Amino acid sequence: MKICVCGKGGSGKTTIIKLMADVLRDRGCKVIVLDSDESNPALYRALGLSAPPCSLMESLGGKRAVQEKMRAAMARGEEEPALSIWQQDSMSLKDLPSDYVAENRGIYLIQTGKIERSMEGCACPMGVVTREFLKKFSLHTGEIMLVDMEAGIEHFGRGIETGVDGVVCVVEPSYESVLIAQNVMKLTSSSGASFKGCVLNKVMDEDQEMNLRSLLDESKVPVIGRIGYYQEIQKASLAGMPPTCDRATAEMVPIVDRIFK
Ligand SMILES: Nc1ncnc2c1ncn2[C@@H]1O[C@H](COP(=O)(O)OP(=O)(O)OP(=O)(O)O)[C@@H](O)[C@H]1O
Repeated sequence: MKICVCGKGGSGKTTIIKLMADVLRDRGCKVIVLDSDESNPALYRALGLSAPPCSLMESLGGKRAVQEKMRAAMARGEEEPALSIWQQDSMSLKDLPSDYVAENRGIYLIQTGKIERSMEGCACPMGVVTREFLKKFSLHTGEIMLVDMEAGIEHFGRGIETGVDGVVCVVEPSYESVLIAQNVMKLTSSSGASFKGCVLNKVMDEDQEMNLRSLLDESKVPVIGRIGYYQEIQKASLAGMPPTCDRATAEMVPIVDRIFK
């Protein structure tokens, strides 16, 4: 199953992916994380890995080469500038050169690419590469893919969700985060993917959880679990270390059960 994790900037997508990956790996799954957030530089650290030496974008000759292919496709009148970037109809983890994958104890990381220079242009090529990669990437038995999305909802405009089976939205205790969750649910159903529900994150106490749940309930946005606010996670983040917290991992177990049932 391929699941993408989205939500407001800073809501905790990276943290939730790390906690989810640990629970799945401990159940014997091979967890493949696709980092499609072009502006987040630290997912690999959160996973306790080194960054892979090459990104998918680099494997295609860089952003400019992909942009040129997209322009050529549009000039040919193709409505959807899908890139025939990878020759094979499908590919899997074992087909990727080792330079494109970082691994540690059953958790694998692949990166679409990052914004590296000022004025290098919009992030559309990254979105197209992510979408096409997800469509072509086949999972073998026991493999699960988690996709870390860029903040907000712009990726829906690039159709990235058409390549995944389900969408999870992380919601922190803020009204803006609730509004984004409402939009994510709406946009997911129009993409054909299944909306798995929201994970409440950084919840301080029961009152806050109830308020958040009732706001989401009003717009019929399902909640599949909650993770508390933990100092250990904050401290690890400041130190550039993986967010490890036993209580948060325990809270993630029933959430994983609901997503992957
Ligand atoms: N449950 C939690 N308890 C305490 N702090 C948390 C929790 N979840 C996330 N944080 C902190 O909130 C900040 C943002 O978290 P994170 O990087 O996971 O968010 P994100 O949604 O991936 O961000 P971005 O939008 O930049 O990709 C980090 O400092 C992280 O340590």
